[in-house]
Amino acid sequence: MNAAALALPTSHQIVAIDAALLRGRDWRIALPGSLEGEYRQAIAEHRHQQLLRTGWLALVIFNSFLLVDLLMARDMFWQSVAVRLGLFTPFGVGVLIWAQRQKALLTHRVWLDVTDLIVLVSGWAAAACLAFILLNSRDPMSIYYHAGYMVVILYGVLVQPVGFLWAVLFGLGMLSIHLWSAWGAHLPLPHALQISLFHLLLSAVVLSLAASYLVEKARRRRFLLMRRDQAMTEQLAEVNATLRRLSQADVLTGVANRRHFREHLQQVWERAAGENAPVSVLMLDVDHFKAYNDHHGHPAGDACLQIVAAAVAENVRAPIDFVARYGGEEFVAVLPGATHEVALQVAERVRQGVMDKALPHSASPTARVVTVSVGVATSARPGTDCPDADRLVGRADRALYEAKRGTRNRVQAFRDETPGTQEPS
Ligand SMILES: Nc1nc2c(ncn2[C@@H]2O[C@H](COP(=O)(O)OP(=O)(O)OP(=O)(O)O)[C@@H](O)[C@H]2O)c(=O)[nH]1
Repeated sequence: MNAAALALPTSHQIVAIDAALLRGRDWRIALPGSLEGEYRQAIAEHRHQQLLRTGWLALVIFNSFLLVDLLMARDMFWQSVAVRLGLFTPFGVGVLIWAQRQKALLTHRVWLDVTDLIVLVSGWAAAACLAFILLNSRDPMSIYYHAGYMVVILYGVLVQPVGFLWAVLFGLGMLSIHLWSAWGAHLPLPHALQISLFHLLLSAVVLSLAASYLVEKARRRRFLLMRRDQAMTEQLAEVNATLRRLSQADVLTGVANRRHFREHLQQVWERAAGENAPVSVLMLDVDHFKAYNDHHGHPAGDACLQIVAAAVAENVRAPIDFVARYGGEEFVAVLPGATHEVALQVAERVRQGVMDKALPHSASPTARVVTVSVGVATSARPGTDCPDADRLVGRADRALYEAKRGTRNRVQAFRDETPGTQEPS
């Protein structure tokens, strides 16, 4: 067995993932190389689902603040109704319905950032509605209502799984909107309240960003571990397939080995018996091969066997027919569905194909080149005219024996009445 073919290939992917897992201990968030794109693609569907699920909830909560508007900015209540129900809600509903219908687009790798952009713009728009109320209200309670931005910060940074850098942008935008509405408010905020509110919102942004960062790091790590498992499984499947191929192949000639031939023939036989279809077997033997070895040397003998195997494989119907090395200088071919006449034609083609290779055989008493003798046996109705696959191989073998007894370099069909070739009962 070829040891090199058995060696585990070093998977670039696993190496890259291991490096990324190690690197995951530093503060950087982006994954190296193509892993970043793969990660974003992998979570695209989750992000899309999350946008829809929490988007509707956020819209309901946003409008529930009409109650707070009534309590803390009573003079702006009807404007609030207009802004919340007449402006933002149709916008939000439109965006959510569009996102629902555009799943394929929003989960396509080129458009992945659009989901983040939707969250960003919607969050800023919601905050702008509050800013409008706070800028214009003369209600003394409204100065405390600036803390309302907290809810939007929680939604945009924590509830939505937007990328960390988008979350940073979102948080900075929220602080800017707050500062704008605090400085421009009709009712000026007391200095102490201004500082306290800013401190409160800044702390909320920083802490929720820290949580967002940790969650995203953990999500990325989980993705890497999952990809690693996948890559390992794929690699294992590849190695298994290679092992299977190697265990089925003849090392010298590359055609199937005898064990694989047995398994394959049994399958073909059972299928043919079920379908009442014919099966033929060819048995081939290189003529005067001992003399060839003795004259040309064993390495030349090996090369000769490789050429003969190739000639056989070239002259049967790939991939329907099956060629195997039966042992030594003997080969066998299984021809599913081939009638006796077809099998004889194929056998003749194979015999001629070996001769056409024109391998000089100066030690042969029967030809100047390497030749083969071929025995052919067919079961027209497997299970009826021949009890089992082994018996069919035995018949092909006896036909080969008969070919060898003659002039060699010929095709011989199995004949039960041939003297000395009767089957054991
Ligand atoms: N080079 C080489 N020779 C092999 C291999 N396997 C079997 N042989 C040789 O094949 C020869 C088969 O010789 P025999 O069975 O006497 O048959 P033959 O000389 O071909 O004579 P006929 O079959 O009667 O034409 C033996 O000398 C084996 O050593 C192999 O893998 N490589």
